[in-house]
Amino acid sequence: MAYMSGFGNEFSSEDPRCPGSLPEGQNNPQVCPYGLYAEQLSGSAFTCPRPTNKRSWLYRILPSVKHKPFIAMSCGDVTENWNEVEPDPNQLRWLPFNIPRPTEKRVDFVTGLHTVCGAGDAKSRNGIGIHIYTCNSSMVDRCFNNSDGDFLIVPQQGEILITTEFGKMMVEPNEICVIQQGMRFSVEVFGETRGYILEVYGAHFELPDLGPIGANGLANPRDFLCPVAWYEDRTVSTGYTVINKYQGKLFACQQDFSPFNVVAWHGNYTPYKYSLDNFMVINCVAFDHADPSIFTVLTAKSTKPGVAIADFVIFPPRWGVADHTFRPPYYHRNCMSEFMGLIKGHYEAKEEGFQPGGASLHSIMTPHGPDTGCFEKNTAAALQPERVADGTMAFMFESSFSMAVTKWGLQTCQRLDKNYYQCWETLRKHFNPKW
Ligand SMILES: O=C(O)Cc1cc(O)ccc1O
Ligand SMILES: [Fe+2]
Repeated sequence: MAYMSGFGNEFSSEDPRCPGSLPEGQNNPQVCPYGLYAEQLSGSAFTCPRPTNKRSWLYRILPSVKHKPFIAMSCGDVTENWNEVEPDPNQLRWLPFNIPRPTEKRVDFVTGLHTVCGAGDAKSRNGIGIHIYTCNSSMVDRCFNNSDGDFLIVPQQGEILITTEFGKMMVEPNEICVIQQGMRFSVEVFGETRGYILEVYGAHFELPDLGPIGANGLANPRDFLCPVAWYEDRTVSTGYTVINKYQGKLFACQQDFSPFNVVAWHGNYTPYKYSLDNFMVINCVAFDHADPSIFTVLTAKSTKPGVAIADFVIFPPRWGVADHTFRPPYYHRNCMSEFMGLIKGHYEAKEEGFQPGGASLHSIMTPHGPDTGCFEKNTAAALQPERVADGTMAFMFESSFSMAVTKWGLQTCQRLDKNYYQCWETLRKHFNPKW
């Protein structure tokens, strides 16, 4: 599969079957090459300053506007109703979310979306949603687009082949992809498939500023990959369904052609993917535990300086070398919400109980930190240089929003670990007044 590299570049791409399909020197020729329609996809207000101005021009066989009216459809477990259940400030942990067996029922990426928690409002363009997808079947003659915000997709089990208006991307566990607001896509799967989605309304993901780190490091721009133009000229007489998430609800419309009919495109508003293996880890080489913001891959900034709507943070394999230091995460109460997931392996603060495909939520000011086993082991450990988190990948969606958990998250999914609090119950006093 071919990709172009770079983060937010001004890309241009033509399907090689139609050389010269991208108009030269202008966006709107009176007649486009090959008789294509020109269509702009705006990802920012027309008037945004240049650094945040995002749009792409798509040259397509038929424009997106040719479709029957949108009709409300079942939302399944997708919601933007943050008042379904009473607030719950407890530490929450979920066992791995169940994936439907294909022998029981066929579930595709859209039917398999479940909202776990979130806050804010798609209408006022400020907020977040966290979803789990569990599915076993490919989307057939249907695509999805999110009018509410951007999806950062974290596959945990099973690669997903995403066809977009910009081309195709294969995304495996330990890679992530971002499908930005309004981009149509369809997901093919190859077995039982699970992953996490961070949705943000009203901001796009960007690379964090590096400050004193300098010009290089963390996620480097050239490791982001974006698809190349690919089209199909396919009439679907039985009907092609475009599903639109709009103001938190799902709507479907019919058209009689594939929306993946973009022969050429150019612009800086594209889907993209990134392999977490490429993250250049920075860590403490003297003493003390640096805050996890050093592991930020992408951030969706709020309008308050330094405060994110949501950060995507990873805990990658690295060396632990800090002297006279308790090396694992510290005990913590935070003015931000911390939702964590595990792609593979173990998380250093919780060797057991937090499993791949599961999750945890430590809400605003909810105390959390290493379990008893982790504390006891690491206060006694000889502080040799050691590999930390080899073969593992945990991540965190950290948000300034105070998130509500949905009815699905607290009840329907039936994966809540009621005993989570017990991992700290065995912490004992070590206080010695005669020290
Ligand atoms: O709660 C967690 O496990 C995430 C986390 C990790 C870390 O190294 C420091 C602070 C923090 O919140
Ligand atoms: Fe934390």
